[in-house]
Amino acid sequence: MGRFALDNQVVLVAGGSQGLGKEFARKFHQEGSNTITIIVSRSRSKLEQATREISGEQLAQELTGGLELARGSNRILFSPCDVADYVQVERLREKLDSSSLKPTVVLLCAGGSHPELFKDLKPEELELGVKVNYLTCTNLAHVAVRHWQSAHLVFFSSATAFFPFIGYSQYAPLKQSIKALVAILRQECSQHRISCVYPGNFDSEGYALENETKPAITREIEGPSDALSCETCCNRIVKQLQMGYDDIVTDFIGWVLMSTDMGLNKQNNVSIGWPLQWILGIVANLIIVPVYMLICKFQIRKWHKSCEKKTS
Ligand SMILES: NC(=O)C1=CN([C@@H]2O[C@H](COP(=O)(O)OP(=O)(O)OC[C@H]3O[C@@H](n4cnc5c(N)ncnc54)[C@H](OP(=O)(O)O)[C@@H]3O)[C@@H](O)[C@H]2O)C=CC1
Ligand SMILES: CCCCCCCCCCCCCCCC(=O)[C@@H](N)CO
Repeated sequence: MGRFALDNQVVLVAGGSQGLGKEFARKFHQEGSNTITIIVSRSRSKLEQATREISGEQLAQELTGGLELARGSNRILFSPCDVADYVQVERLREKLDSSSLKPTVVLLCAGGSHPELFKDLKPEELELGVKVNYLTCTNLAHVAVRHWQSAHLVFFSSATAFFPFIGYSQYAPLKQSIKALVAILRQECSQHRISCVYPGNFDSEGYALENETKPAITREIEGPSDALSCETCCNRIVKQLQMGYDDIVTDFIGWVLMSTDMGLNKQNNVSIGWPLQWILGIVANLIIVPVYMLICKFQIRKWHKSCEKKTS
């Protein structure tokens, strides 16, 4: 299972065309050695652009079947693939196979939210929430555990998996599902290292987009999670992975939220200061959480009232 390293890896980044996924690709490509990075997402143009930006080369190299790659230096390749479609993931796996590439690290970073009240969401947006946030994970994880023995899987959930709240109905339930999937895979697939990141806000393309529809109350509740830069967020995650942690948060409020949700999740996985989290969690669940939830309820009630006033 070994230590997390940027060197001598074959890294597959789902959702690597922008935001945090792209930041990870950059990190592996620029700081690793003898590492091959493959970024994957739906949009060819975004992938080409990201590959050119990271490699500094004029031409972006696509992963094709039967590719011959000389090892020794770092390479970055792209491959368009809708990871929510199993057939496309299988095709990606075949291309990797026929180029003799077996991923050693798989970053399941595809995802995104469209915050809005449940009643205002369109049916397509509901469906996209499930596909982009959950199906991408099950599909890629399934192919990985079947074909890439001992690959390190890194899932990207969200702090909303510990505390789902108003505005995130299209998103938080799927991020909670990732957490459940991770717990089960840790029991079933013991030859794989399985990490799960629960980020707070960070400033990506996706974050800018979600802020366009985010209700004021959602913004208010998530206030304690100031948006980090992608770079800071990525560095914090890499550091924790290197220290051997497998349940990872990116800010203090994320750490507090995780503490309220330790229970049956703590088996062989570890997080920073987990004994302290455990004790804090007990105290918080007894005293702080009920008070906070009461405050939260009033906050939400006030917001509903102010909306009613606006429409009448
Ligand atoms: N930003 C934030 O504040 C937070 C984000 N997160 C999570 O962290 C992860 C990264 O977030 P962030 O960098 O903001 O995301 P972005 O929205 O900026 O980027 C998402 C990436 O996923 C790709 N993607 C989306 N759907 C698919 C698909 N079906 N198949 C393949 N690729 C896909 C996109 O590319 P393309 O469009 O080309 O497919 C893009 O590269 C996500 O899982 C997100 O939910 C968690 C907590 C906070
Ligand atoms: C003990 C009780 C304390 C309670 C404090 C509550 C504070 C809540 C902060 C929640 C932060 C959630 C960030 C979500 C980011 C995300 O996933 C989106 N940006 C989607 O991309």
